[in-house]
Amino acid sequence: MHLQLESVSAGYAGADVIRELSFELPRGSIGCLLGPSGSGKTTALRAIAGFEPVRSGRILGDGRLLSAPGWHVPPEARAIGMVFQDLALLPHLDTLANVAFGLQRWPRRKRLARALALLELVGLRDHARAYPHELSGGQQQRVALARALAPQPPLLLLDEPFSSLDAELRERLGQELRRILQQRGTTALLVTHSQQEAFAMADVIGVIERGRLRQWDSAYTLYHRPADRFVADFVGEGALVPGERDETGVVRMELGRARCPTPGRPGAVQVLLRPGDVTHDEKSPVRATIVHKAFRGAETLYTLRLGGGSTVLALLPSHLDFRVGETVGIRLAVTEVTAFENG
Ligand SMILES: Nc1ncnc2c1ncn2[C@@H]1O[C@H](COP(=O)(O)OP(=O)(O)OP(=O)(O)O)[C@@H](O)[C@H]1O
Repeated sequence: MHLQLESVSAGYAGADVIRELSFELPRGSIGCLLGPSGSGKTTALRAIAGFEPVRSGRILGDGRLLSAPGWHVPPEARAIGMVFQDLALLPHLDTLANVAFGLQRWPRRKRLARALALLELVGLRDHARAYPHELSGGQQQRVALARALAPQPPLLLLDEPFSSLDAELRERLGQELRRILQQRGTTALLVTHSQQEAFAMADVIGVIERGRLRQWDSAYTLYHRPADRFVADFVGEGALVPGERDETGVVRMELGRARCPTPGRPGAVQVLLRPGDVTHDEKSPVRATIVHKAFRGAETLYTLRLGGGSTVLALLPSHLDFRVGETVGIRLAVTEVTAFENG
């Protein structure tokens, strides 16, 4: 389904919880809403699913009007599949029957074969006869996912679908789900707190803050070219350092010069440097003192203080193993940076 939101506002009794939300998700693509707790992500999904009316704007699926003020297609008539955190499994049905539940109109043999195939996919074929109360939280989430996928909905909405899973299973299931969705050309919109999950799953990510969409872009663009300081801060680690932009778009910093691809006025700026933008180089004239280190396995994240007082982060191979207090040579590893105007 090609999903379109046009300036949608929705909320509960008092104030709007989502405000003028606009984005478009082409058929077969996977989108993700990322934002702090309470920013309105679940409310956005509920409005798309048809559980909340919209107060202004329009929601369209394949060009068909689903929601507008005074217009509301009921949830069951929207052909949208859902995996919601609070959408409980049917307690009196076993796992297999739960997954087959949405396939009532299918012939019995086909229905069971499909439910079993989906249980296989989520790694629960051995639990086909177990009841929901006999499953762990993570297993229940996997059953809910299989149940939502079974009828092959043209649009699938997923609210924190992997929150009860451990990191390894989360990654495996995420990759598997992405493959299935792409194979079938299913459009999906996912809500998550986890940036890693968003990066791994989504073609396009929307960052929401207090009900407003700050940016709707690819993971790369969000991370390296955030539209504002909120997105820069929310998506990934980094540091802002002072710089001076000239009229040609070149920015000078204590660490060196780089080009700023987005247009902006000349003058004092704050430059965003991600941990991968700074590298170790003993030949570099720029020296910095290590004030903190965090071992991450293959890499170590160093916090370094420059002579001028600003602080940067650098993600370096962990075998280098510098000591806190040590002074090392560093340089920019990139030729282009994102800068924000002061103020
Ligand atoms: N049924 C409801 N009635 C009244 N207010 C609600 C209701 N559901 C949510 N809210 C309020 O709307 C705001 C947004 O909630 P929502 O669940 O959409 O945020 P979220 O971004 O999904 O948060 P989280 O990541 O914590 O799940 C919150 O301030 C919440 O208190």
